[in-house]
Amino acid sequence: MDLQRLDSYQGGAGPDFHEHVLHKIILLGDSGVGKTSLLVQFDQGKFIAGSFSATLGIGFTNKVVTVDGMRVKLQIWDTAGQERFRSVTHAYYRDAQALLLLYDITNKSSFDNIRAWLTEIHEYAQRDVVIMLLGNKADVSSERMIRSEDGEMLAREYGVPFMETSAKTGMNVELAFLAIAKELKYRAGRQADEPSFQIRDYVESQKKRPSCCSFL
Ligand SMILES: Nc1nc2c(ncn2[C@@H]2O[C@H](COP(=O)(O)OP(=O)(O)OP(=O)(O)O)[C@@H](O)[C@H]2O)c(=O)[nH]1
Repeated sequence: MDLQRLDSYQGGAGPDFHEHVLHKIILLGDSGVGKTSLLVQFDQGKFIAGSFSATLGIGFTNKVVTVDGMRVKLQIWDTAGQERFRSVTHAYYRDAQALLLLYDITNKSSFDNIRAWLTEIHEYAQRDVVIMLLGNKADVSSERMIRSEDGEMLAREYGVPFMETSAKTGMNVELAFLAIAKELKYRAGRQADEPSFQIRDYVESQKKRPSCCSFL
């Protein structure tokens, strides 16, 4: 999908609006893991099977979400997973505050390539960038190649939060973006009376698990 849109702002600035802060989030992962579909599900609440051609280059969607009663502005960049666009997308890593790194639970090589993605991230992104690992297509249980536990283990090894998502059913999609927004809001300016926020604990307490097949 060729994205260059600014059409998702919902409402204008209010007194509780973090208007000076724009949090930049980048979606990464192999071609076909569902980055565009995940973003469209989050932005528009819909999934259209097989509807997107491979993303060419990079593009963004702006979205305002409400976190703890405060509106937070997100700029979500969808990148092409194809190798030939890699050098283009590297240039965007540097000023990202968060990266959502996806694999496809039905595609083993997309999971095996996560380590290579993390190496690239460490090379090109800021040291304190928030990273979240997502195992997408959790609705396709019959073709599952990667156990949920394997995703958990890899995430634990790298100290990042993890959940399985489905851009098709919407499972955990909003949670993934809201957990990131919460963390970024917290980092941007913690209020005096605000308790500290631990994104991994938050994700563990909130995430839904697919109803079957985690024993595979
Ligand atoms: N069943 C199912 N299919 C999905 C899901 N997410 C994406 N798909 C399908 O997987 C295919 C690839 O999805 P895209 O969203 O285009 O993947 P992408 O990661 O953006 O791909 P690139 O743009 O090439 O990097 C499409 O046919 C989608 O309909 C999901 O959660 N469940």
